[in-house]
This record gives sequence, C-alpha cells and structure tokens, in this order.
Amino acid sequence: MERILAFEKILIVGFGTMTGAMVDGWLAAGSPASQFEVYHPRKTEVDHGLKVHNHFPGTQFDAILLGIKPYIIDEIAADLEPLAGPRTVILSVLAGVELESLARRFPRARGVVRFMPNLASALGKSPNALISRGLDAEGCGSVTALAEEIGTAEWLDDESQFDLATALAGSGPGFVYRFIDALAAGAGELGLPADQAQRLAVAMVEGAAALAAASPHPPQELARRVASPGGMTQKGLDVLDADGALDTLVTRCLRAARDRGQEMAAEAREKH
Ligand SMILES: NC(=O)C1=CN([C@@H]2O[C@H](COP(=O)(O)OP(=O)(O)OC[C@H]3O[C@@H](n4cnc5c(N)ncnc54)[C@H](O)[C@@H]3O)[C@@H](O)[C@H]2O)C=CC1
Ligand SMILES: O=C(O)[C@@H]1CCC=N1
Repeated sequence: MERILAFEKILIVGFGTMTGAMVDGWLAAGSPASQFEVYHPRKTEVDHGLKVHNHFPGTQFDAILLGIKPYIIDEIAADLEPLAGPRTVILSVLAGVELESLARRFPRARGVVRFMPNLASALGKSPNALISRGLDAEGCGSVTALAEEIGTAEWLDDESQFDLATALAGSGPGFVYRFIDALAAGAGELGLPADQAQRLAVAMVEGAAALAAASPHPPQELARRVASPGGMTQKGLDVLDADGALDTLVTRCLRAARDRGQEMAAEAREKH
C-alpha cells in the first residue's frame, strides 16, 4: 500500500546533529529520501544523498524544519520568509525560541510549531514535546504523525512549560550519559577495568530503561523490587537518598537547563 506522508515535501534549514537524527528515524520508518530537501549556503552534499539547495528555492514546501542553532535564526529568517506562505508549516527544534518569536518572523505561515525531539529520534525512540500556534487540526494531526514516526508525540497545553519539557526530554540524554559515565568511572575507580565498567554501565541502563518502559510498575516500585531488605542495593540507595541528595541535584540540573532556555527566549525576542 502506498505510504501517506504527513507532509509531502519538507525543507530542512540546518541539517545537523539533531535534524540528521530525525531524518535517520524518518527514513528508517519508511519515508522516502525525496520527502526531504536541505538548504545550506555552502554544502553540496549531505547524508542520505538528500537534495541540497545553496540558495532558497522558489518552490513552496509543506513544511520547513528549522534546525540551525537558535542564535543564527536571524541570519536566515528574512530570506526564508518568502517560502513560508499559507500552505507551509514552520517546525522548529530550536531550544528557547518561542512561538511568538517564530510567528513574528514567519507571519504568513500556515502555523508555527515548536517540535522538541532528542537524539534517540534516529532509533524511533524520541519523546517529542510539541506546541503550536495558528495551526489547524489537520495540520496538528500531521505533526503528531510525523512525531510518532520517530517516537512519541506529547502536546503541551502551556508554552511556559516548554523549556522544562526541553530540559527533561531534549537535554535529558546528556544528563543520562553523565550518569552512565559516573557509574563507569566509579566502578573503574573501585577496581573494574574501565572498558568493562563502561560496557556494563551502558548495557545496564539500556535494560533498566527498557524494563521501566515495558513494566506496569512505576520506577519507584521497580527500585523497591531490586532492593532486597538488608541487601546491597538498599545500601547504595541510602547514599543517593541521604538528605534528598539525588533529588536535589537533579532538580537543580533541570532548573539550570530550563532557566537557560528562558534566557535564550529573551535573546530571540529582543533580536527581532
Ligand atoms: N543536539 C541535540 O541533542 C538537540 C538539539 N536541538 C536543537 O537543534 C538545533 C541544532 O542543534 P544541533 O543539531 O545540535 O547543531 P548542529 O551544529 O549539529 O546543526 C546545525 C546545522 O546548521 C547548519 N547551518 C549553519 N548555518 C546555516 C545556515 N545559514 N543555513 C543553513 N544551515 C546552516 C550547520 O552546518 C549544521 O549542520 C539547535 O537549535 C538546538 O537547540 C534540540 C533538541 C536536541
Ligand atoms: O543544549 C541545547 O540547547 C539543546 C536543547 C536540548 C538539547 N540540546
């Protein structure tokens, strides 16, 4: 059966680490490479042999996916605007660039969407935070379908929560990788060979996350099941829990990331 595409033609402006992972995921889910074209002022070739434009093309696209660094949005916005007419949805993965900032730069677009994925898009396992302005129900349905091809779609009700959702789900892999590193480094320091400690730590987190995702029990209950009374795990948990050490640290980490998003939002607001 022919595959129905959520958006038939998507122009990617800023084809880098993040949007590259999204395209890996979409292609793995069965989207044709011809669905995606890339604008870059200098590059002539990109991964998967996607068509590259060195100038903004004259044709209209169903969606434009913005994947540049947030601080260069105004290097491209004015020249890109003529492509963002009433049939084109703006999808932005830019951290800390609000709907208002997008709508002001692309006022004629069919709608603007903040689409916050993470690098697990490549494996179809990205939790995607979404929020839109001005987009009709059919358009929102298409965005949901696009998100679900690379993971899950989580529409937020209130944009004031978006930076926090970004800290949790977009930045989150970075925090988890630090935790894996800390586990491996700690085990290395206590006596395991470094490479073996890293292999064990990565495989353990992969299995533990898969189990948490598949289990009907919440993580707290799963932790309880691992910790035999009077056993080893409880001794370790006692260290993490003493004075709320882990909770305090993680809340501070999320707050710092969220607050940076708010600063970036103010920068994008002021520029335009
Ligand atoms: N890396 C991540 O895990 C995540 C990143 N994001 C967002 O993704 C965006 C991009 O981040 P990364 O992919 O990490 O950065 P990146 O540096 O890998 O990608 C940016 C791309 O933009 C291209 N570029 C630069 N100037 C350009 C121009 N004038 N026109 C077209 N393309 C241009 C660069 O060649 C590069 O390939 C950021 O806005 C970030 O907030 C969002 C969620 C997660
Ligand atoms: O670090 C950043 O600003 C982006 C947002 C989420 C992941 N990377």
